[in-house]
Amino acid sequence: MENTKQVKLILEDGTEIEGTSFGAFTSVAGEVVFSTAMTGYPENLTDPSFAGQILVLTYPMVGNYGVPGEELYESISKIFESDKIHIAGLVVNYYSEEHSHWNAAKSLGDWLAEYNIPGIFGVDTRMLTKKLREKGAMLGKIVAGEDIELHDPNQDNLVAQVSQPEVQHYGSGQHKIVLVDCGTKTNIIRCFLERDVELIRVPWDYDFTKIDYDGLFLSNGPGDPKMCEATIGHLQTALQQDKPIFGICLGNQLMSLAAGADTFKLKYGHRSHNQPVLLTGTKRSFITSQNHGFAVDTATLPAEWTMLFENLNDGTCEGIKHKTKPFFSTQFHPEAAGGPEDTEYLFDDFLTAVADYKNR
Ligand SMILES: NC(=O)CC[C@H](N)C(=O)O
Repeated sequence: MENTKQVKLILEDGTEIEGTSFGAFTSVAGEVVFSTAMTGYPENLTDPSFAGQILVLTYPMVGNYGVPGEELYESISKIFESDKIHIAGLVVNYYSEEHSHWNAAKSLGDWLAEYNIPGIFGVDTRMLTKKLREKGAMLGKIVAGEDIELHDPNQDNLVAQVSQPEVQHYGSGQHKIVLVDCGTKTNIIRCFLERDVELIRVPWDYDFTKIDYDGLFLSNGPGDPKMCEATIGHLQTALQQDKPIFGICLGNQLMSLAAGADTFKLKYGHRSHNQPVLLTGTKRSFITSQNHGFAVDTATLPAEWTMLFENLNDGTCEGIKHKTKPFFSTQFHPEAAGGPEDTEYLFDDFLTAVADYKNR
């Protein structure tokens, strides 16, 4: 083995776990969260919603299928969920240095090193996850040689760090959709471009109310939704109008905050590809892809709003909708990547609402 340097994972409760370094040999601090997804590390690691987080993967063997090479679709990545790795650090049980996949171009360790992201393996991730479930998500650090201070990323405006600063245009379909980029996953863009859409991607704090759009989309993104005051302000103006609005994950939280509801931090979040949700008022459930640490407090939803989906594990709000206007959002990820695609139909529902609005 080329790199057998020892590193430590240290949690804010004093837990110290020794492991072996892979990826970059560097120290990093962040919020330690776990995902029980069994596949999809190329997608997860490039999801901007993980910014500031040290990710623990509970699947016991990681790296065995390597990392694909980059390919472009329009001007965005065809494979990854953004143009870089966003996690702060990676924690796994067994890191497979050998990889084999028809599409692999490099190893997970080399890919992490390329972006200067540290990994630690040889960690009892089952014990660690039980601890995070009992005590809740904790701050932590991977210490490689030099010790560093703990740091709470939820105090930072992470959205401002990951949102692209330029307005960008994609596609030439008939529905003009503004995508508010709070750290959007590229599969959201791909899902729109597979449909009849002209997409205008704007930065998180851009005054999109000045654009003559047909529909408004609010992306996923990292950190505490209450940090996005500028987006919430612009959204409040959009909510006064009747043009369709759709939001995903952070977008659901921003829609709720703009509507006057409150959000709170979950004990340890929902991060996996098998989260069951119920379509409220029906017996229809879906298995969904999720990655969030905050949630909407259903009890605070104003009277004109209702819960659209409910998490069947813990009863928390998985989406909201306006009772009379075409505004809805989900806490889970209908675009998947990774995870099940069963709720991708919500993009069609949104574009149907857009077409109906234009034909009214
Ligand atoms: N994937 C997301 O958009 C996450 C939203 C928010 N940052 C949370 O953790 O709850």
